[in-house]
Amino acid sequence: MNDQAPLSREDRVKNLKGIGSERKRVEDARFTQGKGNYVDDINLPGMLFGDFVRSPYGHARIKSIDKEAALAVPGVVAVLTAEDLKPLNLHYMPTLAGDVQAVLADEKVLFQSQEVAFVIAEDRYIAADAVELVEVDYEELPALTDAFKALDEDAPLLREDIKDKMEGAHGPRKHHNHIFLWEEGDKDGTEKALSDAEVVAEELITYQRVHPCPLETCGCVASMDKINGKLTLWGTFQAPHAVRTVASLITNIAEHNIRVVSPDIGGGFGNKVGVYPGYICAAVASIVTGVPVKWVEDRMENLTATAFARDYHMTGKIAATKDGKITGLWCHVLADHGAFDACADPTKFPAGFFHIVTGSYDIPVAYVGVDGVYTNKAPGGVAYRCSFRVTEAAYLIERMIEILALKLDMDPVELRMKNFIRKEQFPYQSALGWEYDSGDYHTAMEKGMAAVEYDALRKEQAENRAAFDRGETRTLMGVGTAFFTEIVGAGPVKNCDILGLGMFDSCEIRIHPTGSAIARLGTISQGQGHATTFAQILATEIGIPAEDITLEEGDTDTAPYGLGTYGSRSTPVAGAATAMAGRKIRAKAQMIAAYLLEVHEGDLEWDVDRFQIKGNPEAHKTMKELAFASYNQAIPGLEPGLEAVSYYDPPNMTYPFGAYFCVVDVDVDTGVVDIRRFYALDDCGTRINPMIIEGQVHGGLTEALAIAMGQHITYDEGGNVHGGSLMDFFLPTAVETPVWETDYTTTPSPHHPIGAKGVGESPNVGGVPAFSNAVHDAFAHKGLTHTQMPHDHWRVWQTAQKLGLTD
Ligand code: PCD
Ligand SMILES: [Cu+]
Repeated sequence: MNDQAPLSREDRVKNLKGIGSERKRVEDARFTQGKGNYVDDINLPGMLFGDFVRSPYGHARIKSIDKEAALAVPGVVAVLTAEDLKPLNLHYMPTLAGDVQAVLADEKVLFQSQEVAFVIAEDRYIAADAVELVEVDYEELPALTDAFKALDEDAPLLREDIKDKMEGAHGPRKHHNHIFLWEEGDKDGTEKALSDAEVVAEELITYQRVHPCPLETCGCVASMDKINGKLTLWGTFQAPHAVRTVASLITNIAEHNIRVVSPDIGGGFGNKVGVYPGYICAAVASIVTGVPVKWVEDRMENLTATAFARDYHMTGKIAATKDGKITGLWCHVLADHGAFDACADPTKFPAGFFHIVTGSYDIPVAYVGVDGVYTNKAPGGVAYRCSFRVTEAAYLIERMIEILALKLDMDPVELRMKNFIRKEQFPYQSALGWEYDSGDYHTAMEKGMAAVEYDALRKEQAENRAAFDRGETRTLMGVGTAFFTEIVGAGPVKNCDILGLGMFDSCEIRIHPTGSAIARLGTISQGQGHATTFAQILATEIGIPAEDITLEEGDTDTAPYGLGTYGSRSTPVAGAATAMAGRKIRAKAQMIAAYLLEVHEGDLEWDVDRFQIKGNPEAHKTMKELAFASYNQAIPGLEPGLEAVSYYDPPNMTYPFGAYFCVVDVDVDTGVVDIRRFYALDDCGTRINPMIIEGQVHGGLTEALAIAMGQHITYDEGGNVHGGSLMDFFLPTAVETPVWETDYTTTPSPHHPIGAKGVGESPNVGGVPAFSNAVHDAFAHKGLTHTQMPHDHWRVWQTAQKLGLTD
């Protein structure tokens, strides 16, 4: 039937570059040549530039704002303040967490670097100069930066705008700085397990405030076309469709008259999920002036004013029998949300998926309570490479396991193995309400232990400790383990939505007559390589080579509605939508093939890139032939074309997992931690592109290293933010990064059409506790139970000193 020499089946498979193939990233040709198209590359005729006047105080009353001197600068077009936004009712904007956030400070500033006025000028530099000339008269107020003091009786009142609102978005507020109390699990049952227990370990574990710090900062270009009534927003948006809906709701511009485009994005890591004042101000400025307005923040603005992550003070209590069977887990979190609750979580979950805190263990009873509080710090609370507070939960349970092991005088790996959910228990119902889809923890752990030669490491460590005590060495060896269970793929619409928008995702496919295709998705890549991997899913599903499939994301005028890319949801949700849309294409192609081959549909079988008659593979129609046929009267009366769309609402989340090992040598006299070895075994179900997975794991481990060993955004008592520039915020380079050893097992998700789970966030979730456990393990025999991250040289040296180990 084909004129060209037929390819072998093996070659046909290879040609597709489908699921499982190490296809090279198609995006990299443009990225490595500097040909990416980022927000700041967008330059429109007559475009103006905006820049912010920001608060130097953590907490202060604004007595007056004098714009005169700034407006007198040639090239300055306007200076916006809250007073200008009030008539438009845009001085506050809704946050993703059910709170409101000031777009421009209204009478008060609540954190250092808060947006106070927006200067619009003919170029970026004039705007920056004029910012210096806006005179704001402040009256300083006492700053609240210690979350533990937020609910004190005499704590300063931060949010005057909601001071009388005692019913918050997530239930009653018990104090003027209280946001919510969110609880899950069986409190009484857990307390009973604790009081009945033979052994209880308890600890306060803080996961410090950090920041995702993507290479490209946040920004946008707003362009109001007054003739056609269309507003276009190009921006660093991880969720372009949600931005369009929110923009329509708050500006009253009809949704079809708003186009939101996310061009290339230089890393997101959760930082680009939320809506920032800069977006609103640029849009208002363009609507008012009728010309395009660009706003792009600088590094310090990004670090001090856009969404932070973590800042969780977690108290854990874990109950067990003497021989190490865990009988209960209790935790309370004091969550520091900063000045506005702008956490990016599914709406019903004010603490995200923190209740995955029982981890990989079969714990019969558990309870969590989370109190959210306001402080004079920047708002945010985004995932930063972990789906919705999962890294916090994994850190807590993986530290508690080590602390319990110490108490029991048991090897921590043995304790884990003893309590793992067993393979035959899946699907597993956790005490805090999750249904884990699939897992095989013992196999993964055993594979990891064999790879790192765990027993030999412990033996070497015993020798090292003896040598240290004899004074023969000044370094202590630490072996850190972490076994994590992630929860990604938000999510089932029945329990996950953002501002009422169900968290499904979508894919639309159009096959061209000559057998190539375009697929459009509701997600948006920030570097993950979706154009490469989603084409691979389709290649396998519809038999068209990945090379012949264009992937398009991020333009709301063309892409079907989707909830965007964060929380490692693209593969579990949009990846599933892609496979399902592909299957619809294949079903129509099968009808056409049956007609052309004059057989019943049931007599056909799918083979790589074609339908063939069962038992007679010579009689077949390739997908390419079927595509062409579909554009004519393939079947009389059948509508022409080959197109499909799928909106996929996943029945459950996916639960990737992994076993990580870290070996360190700690110099007690300098506090320098040398990472000798890091081994990461990940199980993300069916692997679409092993090379991309490896890159994802490398990136995530590097960020885990950054968090565990150095990142920290702190505030002093005056409300001044520290760690707001790359002078003192740790961003590791290749120099600080060890060699990563990666490995895998494959336990497919039973409910995902191709069995895939997410992977992008896993290395952060597993990496942070692995590093931290390794540092703690080095000192464990000297009586160290727990110290706070980050484990920078200074803190590690202090620990050594406290333990009396330094000279
Ligand atoms: N099994 C499997 C899975 C997966 N994969 C691949 O891998 C990646 C990833 O995926 P996932 O996991 O699904 O995810 P997504 O959704 O896509 O993404 C997201 C993530 O991603 C990560 N990674 C990355 N990379 C880059 N380059 N950049 C960036 O930015 C980033 N970010 C980060 C984050 S943070 Mo969040 O937002 O925090 O929530 S979340 C996140 C893609 O491409 C895919 O396809 C494969 O292959 N296989
Ligand atoms: Cu998170």
